[in-house]
Amino acid sequence: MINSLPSRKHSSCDRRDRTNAPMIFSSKSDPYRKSLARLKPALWGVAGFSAIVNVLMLTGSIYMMQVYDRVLSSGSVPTLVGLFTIVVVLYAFLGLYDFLRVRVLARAAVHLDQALADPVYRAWLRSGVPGAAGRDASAQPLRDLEALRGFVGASPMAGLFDLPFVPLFLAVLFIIHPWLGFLTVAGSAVVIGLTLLNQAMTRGLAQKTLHHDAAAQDFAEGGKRGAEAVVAMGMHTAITTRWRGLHDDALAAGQRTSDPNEALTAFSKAFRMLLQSSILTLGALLVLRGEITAGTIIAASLLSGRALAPVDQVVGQMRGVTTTWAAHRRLADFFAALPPPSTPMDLPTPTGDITLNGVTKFAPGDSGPDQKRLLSQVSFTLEPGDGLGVIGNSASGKSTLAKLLVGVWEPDMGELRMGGATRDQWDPAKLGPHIGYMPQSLVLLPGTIRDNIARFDEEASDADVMAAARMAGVHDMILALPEGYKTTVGGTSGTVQLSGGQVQRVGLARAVFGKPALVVLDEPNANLDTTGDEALTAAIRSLRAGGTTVVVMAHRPSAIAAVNKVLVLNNGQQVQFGPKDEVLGKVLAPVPSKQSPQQVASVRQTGCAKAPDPSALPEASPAAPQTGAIR
Ligand SMILES: Nc1ncnc2c1ncn2[C@@H]1O[C@H](COP(=O)(O)OP(=O)(O)OP(=O)(O)O)[C@@H](O)[C@H]1O
Repeated sequence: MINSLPSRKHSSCDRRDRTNAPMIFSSKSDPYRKSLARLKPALWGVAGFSAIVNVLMLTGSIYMMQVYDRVLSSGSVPTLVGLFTIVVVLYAFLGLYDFLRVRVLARAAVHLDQALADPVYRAWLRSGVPGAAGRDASAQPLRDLEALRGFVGASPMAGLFDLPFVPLFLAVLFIIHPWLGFLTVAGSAVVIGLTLLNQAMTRGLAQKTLHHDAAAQDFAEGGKRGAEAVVAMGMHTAITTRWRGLHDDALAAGQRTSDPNEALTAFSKAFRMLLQSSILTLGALLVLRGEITAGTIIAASLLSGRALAPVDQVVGQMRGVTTTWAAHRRLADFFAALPPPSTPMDLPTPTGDITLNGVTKFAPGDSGPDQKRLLSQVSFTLEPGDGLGVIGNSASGKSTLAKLLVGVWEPDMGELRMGGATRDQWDPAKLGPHIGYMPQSLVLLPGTIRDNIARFDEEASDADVMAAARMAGVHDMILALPEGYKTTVGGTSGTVQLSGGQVQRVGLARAVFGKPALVVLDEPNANLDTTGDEALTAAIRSLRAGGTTVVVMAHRPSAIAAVNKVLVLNNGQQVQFGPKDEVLGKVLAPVPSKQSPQQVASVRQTGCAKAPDPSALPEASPAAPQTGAIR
């Protein structure tokens, strides 16, 4: 017990939601800014290489002028050979420095990813929690990091580094002849203007396309997840028709976006070719007027091409540039809003005493005065070793309570303490091993059965894994599998397809692994047979005997056979809480005419009941069952 810890007071009006309340900390210290700052030396290196590469790119033009004006007029082969030798050496260096800058950029992209991948992946994982605030937004950082890494490590980034050297080529053109400089500047202005026009015309359309794409993708994935029902009930045609509609909308939106884009791209491509020819024409005119030499025409054409190339490249990749910039802004905001790295006290191992005081949870994403309350003013206390059965009709808030108890959700009002401390006083990584959770929709992760039971802890001992499996009564079943504990399950790589009941029992083993202080089981026996039920009851008894607090959300009465307390929920409200006999007595007492004394006695002993007629239950028991349950 750590009751002596100073408690953080929350008034009942103190609505707090960790995921909704970004805490900004010094922008200079957030990991994103730090990682960008660490890239600076590499980027300076790339800028240096780019300077060398761009100067060396003058080679072709100068060589042309020399060949036309010096070699052709003198007819000197040794001069040609000498010049060519110099050109070979210069191009070799150009290739080397170009390779070096691309390589540095590729490494920088990988380092950026390595530095940021962990928090970004955690945010992505968290986006899988139902009702997580900003669920879609949370999935975004992973995509944004991919976009940023792809951009930094690819050629458009090198194009950006070439941009500052465009004036170098223009300056040389102006030196050769101002008209050539002006023509190239005017051409570049038209290319840039066309790009901006393209951007302005397609911005809104691009957003709509993304939206339609996401809807089609979402439906396609949902259909795949529900494939069994689709196949069994012959829903292929209806599902395909619905998907086809969404897909066609996405295609049409994509087409509307790309139409102006394609027209402008084609036009600007033709325009750039025209510009090259215009330079040659202007050059020829200037030669005829005796203002430049013939060799200069080719050199000027090469130079204007060189001046336009980075503009072309950046302009051609404008969508990528703007997308990456938006990704950068979102990542900067995401990391700035991360809670500062906390240094929680190294609290002693938590015990299973749980206190809820006025705990209220609103529907995630709801706001305003009509916020839906999933759970309202729930208060109770559990001692280590207590077993609590939570019963109530569908949608009464049982799973919501489970999520709050294990920390998947945070209460919006009231407080929840474990071992005397509120959850925010714990380091989540240290608290996690002391909590066992079996969610209602249980999914085993891709890996071996051992990995799943050991929660992917590579240092877990075989003895602990087997102890958990034995407690869940699943050890023999696992040994009977082709590769025993090493059998791979989950995902698409699993070699064995476990039955629903087997999955549930492996999930139970995972929940009890390491004998946590608190174990929360949400509908743990939904798929269990009698043997599984018995194993579950034995596991709950054994956990409680070892001081673990066990909370079981139950529809089927056998799940709460081994508990000593019962909480009845109805429509998010706490209806009853207390010793099992007392609560079940209150819920079941006023039915003498419909239920025999033997039935009531049986319920009190085992928690298992034949359903009383709901119509016979008192109004004070709104959670009364409709079928086959205890309430
Ligand atoms: N992610 C969510 N966002 C918004 N509302 C939710 C969310 N999850 C659950 N709810 C709502 O919360 C209420 C309680 O749901 P909950 O799953 O806690 O009930 P339950 O008692 O466990 O039901 P069941 O016995 O059918 O599993 C329901 O009205 C449900 O629609």
